[in-house]
Amino acid sequence: MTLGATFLATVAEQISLPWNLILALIVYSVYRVFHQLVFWPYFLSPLRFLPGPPLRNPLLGQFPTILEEEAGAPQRRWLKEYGPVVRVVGPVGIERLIFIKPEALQKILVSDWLDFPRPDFYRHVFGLVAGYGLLTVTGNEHKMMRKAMNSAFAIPSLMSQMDNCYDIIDEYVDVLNSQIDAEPSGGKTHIIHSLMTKLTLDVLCITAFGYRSNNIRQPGASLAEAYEEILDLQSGTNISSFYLGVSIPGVTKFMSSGWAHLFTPLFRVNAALRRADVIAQTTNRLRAIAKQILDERIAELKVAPSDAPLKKDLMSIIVQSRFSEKAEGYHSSVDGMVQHILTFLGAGHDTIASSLTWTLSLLAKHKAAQDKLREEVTSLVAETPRPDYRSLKELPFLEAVIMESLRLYPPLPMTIRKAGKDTEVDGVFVPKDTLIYVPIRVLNTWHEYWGDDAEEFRPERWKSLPETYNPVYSMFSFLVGPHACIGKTMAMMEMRAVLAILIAKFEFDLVDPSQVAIPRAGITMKPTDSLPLRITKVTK
Ligand code: HEM
Repeated sequence: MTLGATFLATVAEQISLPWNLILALIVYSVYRVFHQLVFWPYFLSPLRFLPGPPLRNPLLGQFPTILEEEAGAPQRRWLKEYGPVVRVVGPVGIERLIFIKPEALQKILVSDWLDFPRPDFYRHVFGLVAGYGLLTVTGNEHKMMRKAMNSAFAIPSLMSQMDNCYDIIDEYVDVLNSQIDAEPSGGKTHIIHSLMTKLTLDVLCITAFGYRSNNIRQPGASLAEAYEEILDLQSGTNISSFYLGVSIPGVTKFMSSGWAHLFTPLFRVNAALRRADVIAQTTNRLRAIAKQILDERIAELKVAPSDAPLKKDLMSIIVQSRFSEKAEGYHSSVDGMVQHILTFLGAGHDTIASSLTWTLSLLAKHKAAQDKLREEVTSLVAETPRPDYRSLKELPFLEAVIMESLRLYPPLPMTIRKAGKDTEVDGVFVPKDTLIYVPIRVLNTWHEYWGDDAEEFRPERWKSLPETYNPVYSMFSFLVGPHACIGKTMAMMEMRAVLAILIAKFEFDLVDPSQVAIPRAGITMKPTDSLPLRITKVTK
């Protein structure tokens, strides 16, 4: 008897199972592994005849290519090389399809959206960072929740928050001015992504929740740092272990519950578990802050007269969804309210921070565009230090710069759906559970829509769009359909205000002229070096 067989016989004896049953289990497990990694993707899958890149590596598929290159770059290459439907095999033999034609995307995201939900692992990635709310629900629950939240994102409701937004922007201007004054060189270098994360969180906390998060003045224990830590775990090379972790059933629910926090001493004994420690600690911190925000608002509600009219700001809508008898249709649990706060905190700041980071990076690189923008915003800001919604929207170059930056660097470079049943898309049979990659960044830079200079920063293109421009499918940064971004108007409004004031008051330069910011693949797209920029005061 070989050593292995002796070992199996001993195990079988110990747990009083016939050893040939154990052997059968082992053989079956080995078969399952081979089936998933080799037999299925190479010989059995009905999708195996579709065009696409070679499998590359049986264990990881094309995943290393996706991580090594710029976000969206491999998918753009594959679509160009193999045509409008591409099959890509990812980790552990899991296949995904990429569609580029408008009719295919229309079916997946708009007309048949209920048949193409967000896949579980993706919902859990969102759920861990941004709570189990609007970003993770689907079907009827989604419809009711979205309807209840919509009014908080209507223009009048957002306009009523503009002063609060400017209070924060002015605070950042003061801080930057004093930091620059303290530098003998007359300029201060900032990691722009970190600065923008703090700024957007401070704006969101006050405008959406009436809560002062004070990230710029309280370094160390800040909300911004908790987000930076957890978001860092799901980008670049960390993303593979992050996805692997969240794919284990129950892990994300456990990690985002208060319980995981109690296990942190255990997580610290092993280097492989350190990430779990970071997640448990940061999600716990985020939940505590969300709960604090909620308790403050509930206390306010209790002292308000019962016949007071319903408020339309986001936080009031969330609280009303639990307590008010006047709230229609959608009712939330207490934990549901915490999850909503986490959703809007997560989805509402990181995306805008990413977009502002890329915009300032582009303006630092393209100084002529920065000067042109300064010329446009300076006269308005000199006349009205806090320009209103309409005057900002009417600045054509500001609008063009923001759109061009969102086009080239969409904060979410892609999203994922899965086929909820056997179906057909663009003439191709799509079996139930097949993953579908929605190529946001590829569409935004697709030569057939934008022409040969599609990958260049040229804000002027927004003055006269090419005839091939498709108003829905050429610019996909906020997605389309029932799951399209609910915060689009809020985001645009905030970006216009922040950029108008910052560009009127400060000049942004690359620290090193050869600096190249490479977008890291991840849920939201960040520059690999977090982008240090030198900030000086505008003197003219
Ligand atoms: C530049 C800024 C932003 C960009 C580019 C952006 C982009 C997107 C995209 C692409 C989606 C679809 C995700 C998917 O279905 O997989 C989405 C959904 C969503 N966004 Fe945004 N977003 C931005 C800002 C905001 C803001 C400010 C908020 C709220 C405060 C927000 C809240 C949400 C929510 C709740 C959803 C889920 C909508 C649903 O499923 O009904 N986003 N966003």
